[in-house]
Amino acid sequence: MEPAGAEPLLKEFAPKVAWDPEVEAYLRGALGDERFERTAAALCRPPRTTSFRVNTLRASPSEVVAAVRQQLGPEAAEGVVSIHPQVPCVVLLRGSGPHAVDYGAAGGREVVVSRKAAEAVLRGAPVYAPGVLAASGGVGRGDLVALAAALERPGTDTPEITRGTTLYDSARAAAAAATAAGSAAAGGSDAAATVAAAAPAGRATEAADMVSAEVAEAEAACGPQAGQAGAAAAAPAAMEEGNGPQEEGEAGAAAGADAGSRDGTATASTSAVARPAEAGAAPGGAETLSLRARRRQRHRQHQQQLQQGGPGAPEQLRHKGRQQAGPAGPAAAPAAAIGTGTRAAAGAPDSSGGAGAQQPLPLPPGWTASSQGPVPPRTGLYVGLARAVMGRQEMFRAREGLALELVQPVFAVPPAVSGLPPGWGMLQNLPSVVAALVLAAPVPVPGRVSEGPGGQLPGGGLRPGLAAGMRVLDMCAAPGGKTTLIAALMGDVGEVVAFDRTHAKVGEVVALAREMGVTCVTAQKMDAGRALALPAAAGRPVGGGAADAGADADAEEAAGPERSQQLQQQPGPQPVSEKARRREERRRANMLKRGIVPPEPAAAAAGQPGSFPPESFDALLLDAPCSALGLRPRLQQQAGALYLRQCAAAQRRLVDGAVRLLRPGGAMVYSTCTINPGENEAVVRYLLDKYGAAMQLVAAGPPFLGGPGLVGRHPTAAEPGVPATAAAGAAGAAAGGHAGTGGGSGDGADSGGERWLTEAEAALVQRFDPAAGAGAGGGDDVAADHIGFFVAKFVKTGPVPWES
Ligand SMILES: C[S@@+](CC[C@H](N)C(=O)[O-])C[C@H]1O[C@@H](n2cnc3c(N)ncnc32)[C@H](O)[C@@H]1O
Repeated sequence: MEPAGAEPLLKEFAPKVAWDPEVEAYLRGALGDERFERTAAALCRPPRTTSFRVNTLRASPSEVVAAVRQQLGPEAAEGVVSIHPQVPCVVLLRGSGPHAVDYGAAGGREVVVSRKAAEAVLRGAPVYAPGVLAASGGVGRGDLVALAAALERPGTDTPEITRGTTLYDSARAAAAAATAAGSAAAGGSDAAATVAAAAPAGRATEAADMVSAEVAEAEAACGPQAGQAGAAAAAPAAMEEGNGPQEEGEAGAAAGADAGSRDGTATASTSAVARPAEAGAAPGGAETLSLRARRRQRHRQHQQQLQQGGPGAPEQLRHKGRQQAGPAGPAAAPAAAIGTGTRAAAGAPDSSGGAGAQQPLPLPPGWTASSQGPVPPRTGLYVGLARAVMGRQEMFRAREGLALELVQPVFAVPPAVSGLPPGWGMLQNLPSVVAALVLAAPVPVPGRVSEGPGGQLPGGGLRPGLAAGMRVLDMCAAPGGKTTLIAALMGDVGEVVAFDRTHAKVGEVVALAREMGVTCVTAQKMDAGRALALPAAAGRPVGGGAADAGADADAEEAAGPERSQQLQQQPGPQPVSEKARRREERRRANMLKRGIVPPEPAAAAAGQPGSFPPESFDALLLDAPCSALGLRPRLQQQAGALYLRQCAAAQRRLVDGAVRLLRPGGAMVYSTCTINPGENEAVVRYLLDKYGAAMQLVAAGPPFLGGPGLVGRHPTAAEPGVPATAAAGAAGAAAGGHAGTGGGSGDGADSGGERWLTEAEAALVQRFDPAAGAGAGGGDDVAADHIGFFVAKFVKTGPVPWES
């Protein structure tokens, strides 16, 4: 029966993600308030365009388009699949959103998933068992549930939700209310009828299924009274997976609720508790009970106390992290019977069976009638409507497997391209593809000056950034998306040396290279900051120990005291014991077995084993580890000011090595997936200020798909990479400081502060703005809906001295 006034409970997706206050003030100062707001809103959403980079060694873009069309069917593919007009090796798959979702269809049942799982859901993924944190007590296979992210308090994961937490089950509560309403519902009150209609068929049976043998044992020991039979059976079911006292409060609510559903519809559960009742209460029985059973018993005693209005009863319900439902007693009875929401405590039910239970039951404040029953007020961050593939208990017991599949997504992402033959390409965000293409774009021959985008000079003077036969370094390569694209752009001829810092990550590069069928990639475990081998006479490696005092300080700041000690102890050649030699041999053999090229022992003479002498590479990509503040969607921004400083310091250290590893005439691309100017424009400024005599900024394109960089300086930040204080940031914003549009000095003059680019320099780099095509509040150009990204390109015009 459709209750009167029921309508879909549509909810818009409009999360308010909290930032670290210092970081927010800094970014507001950098971008200006309006751009910051748009950027922050865009970062909560996934890009609506998915890009598939075609591996042109194996397939052509039109073959990929044809295969995807065939997979989708001509109608579904219409307007969804296309080749990127400026980046022909990319096939675009368009999605849509955000769409309003009818959470009312879930009838109050919900599942809370981890933040990461919620972000994956927004990108169209289903939820696997490990991502489930909490679920309503009665969720069974096939049920529709509202999916929420564990993020109800901005800035922190909701502390009271841990894996296995039982959420309040409004279906049960409604059922209880229906029973409590009893004759009142029959009396014709609309509200009472709404509540009474809400008891979903089959819930009680499901509850009975959840009553375990242990529960029966507990019942036997404590001998439930007739009126509590249902409650006694249901409470443990709700607590089964619970974790501590706070669940007891909820269990109480569920218990009261289930009593109703049982009375109304079930026989199985009644018989489940009948046996113990027959057994009667054994006074000493509690001694033999399990801890869990004793908790349940205590809980039921509390319930009884409450029902009898016993002293101190309300305290029993005041559990940590819960809100009180309001005063107990007859006036609060309806709200108490129905409950006040997922994370609200149960109020004291009016158990007198008297006045309260006889009154018609209005919906409590904030509740909504839906076609499936009353729904509690929702405060969570909801990310879609899903169908449970597993029952509640299985979700928590299973270590793997599909737990929930999306029924109504907030964002419709294009279907997976999983049906394509292996090696035809990979999902890779467009700015990443652009970064590798930019490296390949022609660069001016050293000695000549580039003039504006394109770097074209009258009469030519250009040479390719990448070409077959070159030796190229990808300094931070895993999982290898750009490495394999670079290899393909070189026609798989030459050598692409790919560093990453763990064996596991190097393994990812090896695996991807295999899948893509490229053979010119040499993946190597290496701390890229220590990859530069110096002649023994030069002492410490430049890239690793940093070239000067400033960089040393940066490295120490980035790495902490332990690493700084290591830096000072950089060894020259060390005597090697027989045992160490054998261990090294085994390690190398193992690496070779896994397809990883071990560093050459001979090169270990100065610096890190496997390190390279200066000027070893014809081209170089530094896709730096960064704060990743451009990745989307992000439902929480955890980065703090110190972390941003550390990222920038580590990047400067990597730059110090990179400029030396590149040979004169070679091209270098520096890229990040962050919107933080401290890691983008400020790092470019650092490189130009320090190595400007040998490194020239050139146009980062074609293709040119991003916007210009930020000009001038941060209005308030005091030193490179250091965010402004909240107060200073607010002052800067109030003063209208918007360096991104020229609010700073724009001359790069050194009067302190975090300095960025000049107008001319800013025009050469590409800054991908996540708000550029994000819809709702930003632009609405689906094709321009990207992650935040930054690309700068340099050409080496002369040698960089060892000590500079
Ligand atoms: C932005 S990701 C690289 C993504 C990669 N370029 C791609 O397109 O697939 C940065 C990588 O740098 C690696 N990394 C971080 N610090 C490093 C270091 N000191 N040396 C080498 N790799 C490092 C991380 O492990 C991570 O895989």
